[in-house]
Amino acid sequence: MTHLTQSASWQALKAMSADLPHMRELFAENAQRFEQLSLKDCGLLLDYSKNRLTDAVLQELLKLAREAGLEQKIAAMFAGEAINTTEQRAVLHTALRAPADADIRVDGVNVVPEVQQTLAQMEAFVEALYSGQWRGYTGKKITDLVSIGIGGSFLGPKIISEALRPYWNGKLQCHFVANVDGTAISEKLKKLDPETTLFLMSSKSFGTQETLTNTLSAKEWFLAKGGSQQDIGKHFAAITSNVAKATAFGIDEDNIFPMWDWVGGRYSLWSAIGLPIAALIGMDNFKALLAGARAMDVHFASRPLEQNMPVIMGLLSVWYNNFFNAQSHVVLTYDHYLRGLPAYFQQLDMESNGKSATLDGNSVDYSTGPVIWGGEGTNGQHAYHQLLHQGTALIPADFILPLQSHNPIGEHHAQLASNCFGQTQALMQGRTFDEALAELADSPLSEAEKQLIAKHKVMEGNKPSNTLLMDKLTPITLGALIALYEHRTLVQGAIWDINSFDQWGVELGKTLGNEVLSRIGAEQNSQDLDASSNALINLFRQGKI
Ligand SMILES: O=P(O)(O)OC[C@H]1O[C@H](O)[C@H](O)[C@@H](O)[C@@H]1O
Repeated sequence: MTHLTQSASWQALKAMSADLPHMRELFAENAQRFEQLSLKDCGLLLDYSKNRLTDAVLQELLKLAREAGLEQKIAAMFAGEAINTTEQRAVLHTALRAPADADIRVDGVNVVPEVQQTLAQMEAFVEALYSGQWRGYTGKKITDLVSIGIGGSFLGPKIISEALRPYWNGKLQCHFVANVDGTAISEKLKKLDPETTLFLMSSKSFGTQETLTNTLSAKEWFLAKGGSQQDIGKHFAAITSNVAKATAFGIDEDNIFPMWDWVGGRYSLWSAIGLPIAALIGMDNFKALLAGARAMDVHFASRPLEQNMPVIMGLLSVWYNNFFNAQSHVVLTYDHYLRGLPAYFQQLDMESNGKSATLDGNSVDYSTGPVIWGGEGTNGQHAYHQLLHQGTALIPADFILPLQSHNPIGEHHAQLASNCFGQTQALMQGRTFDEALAELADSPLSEAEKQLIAKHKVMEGNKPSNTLLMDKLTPITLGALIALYEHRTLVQGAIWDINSFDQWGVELGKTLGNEVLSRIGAEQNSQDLDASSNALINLFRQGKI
């Protein structure tokens, strides 16, 4: 057994989980439950009252966190210690949004001046594009950016810029290409003019196959459409920590924005990887996004654990995951602009906490990161919410809703909000057999039929949810929201004693993919792998089944 599962607080939580009142009762006996179990800061309100939580459980979860050294781990991250132990790296996305006069050291060097310098470089670049000081090879202004990147070098810029669509200033169009499927880039290029298009190659490592291949194809397209080798500098820029590889690829050194090994890909939207966001919403709004995240950093670093939003959300996730066998967690955004967030949180959380070795290399004997999924409300209510209400799996939910809409037409927003609140209520209270039967009182069914239908209408309820509110979706509130989930991820990882900042599983996929590629292009059929892999490779070589 690991230290974690042997600990007194783990055992106490296990016992408590088997003997908890229904949430209906918890609400009935305490009119102050919302006031007591909600937090407000950084432009966000977290209502966590609709959880299977009593004061005793909360105290025990906090004890578990303290025993796991959560407070020290939070401090270690902010201080730039190498908490990514398997790669010996600091984890400092927080430095990307730190105040300009902060002093955050990695190997004795303050990294903040370099961060600020890069922000200035981004600002100058965006301004040059806007003003037309930067022009394409025929002298025309750049109208379209194509961001080429994958994973963290794609999801953050794409989803966050979509979320901030009301703030687009219309000065540039931005397109995103991630997948190596040739269709992705071909479909984009069809609509673009090489004279007015600039490609932003986003790759921390400058070694990701998909991004390299797509950039190469973009370059070939540019050259085939009239651009020349000397014009590449006007149409290609890169964001990478590997300057040598980028220049070898043909990108001008002046057009390279730096990245650092202390920023993980899935935490990188705050760096120059966020250039597409900055280009769409302008630098002032990009800085507001950073400021929102910084506010959440301050909250996370300074609030006591019991008043700390990422801590509370992280502990609740541990509670359901480890003591109620909740294998997934659903994120439901009641805002059309936020519809991409579940996919963003999916990478953030699943790549971070999809681990099964403890920091000292032992196997965990408890479950770690849940499957993160979700979508846009109310759409999901007419689809998968059925399983949330009456399925056999327990799936804790986060509901996210801005109180004011960017498009306040008619009764739309009131209807959206009432659906959101109605869902959390239904999940919590459910419907008893007697209530279901009473609803059928006026129906023409026989008594036996009513009894049968009522059994199918029973909903156990007691399904947990958090509700996150903000006044309005702005760069500031969005920055705080994203940082909240980043820190929640660290909290879970700290309790589970895993490294939330490496991704060896993904790395293996990359290596094996390259090996298969060499077999596909080899002279001979593949023979020395397992029978299935050989057969699939050879069928592909043949081009037909
Ligand atoms: O930015 P790059 O080096 O091209 O990496 C892109 C992506 O590659 C991998 O799949 C990693 O697991 C991701 O975290 C990363 O964001």
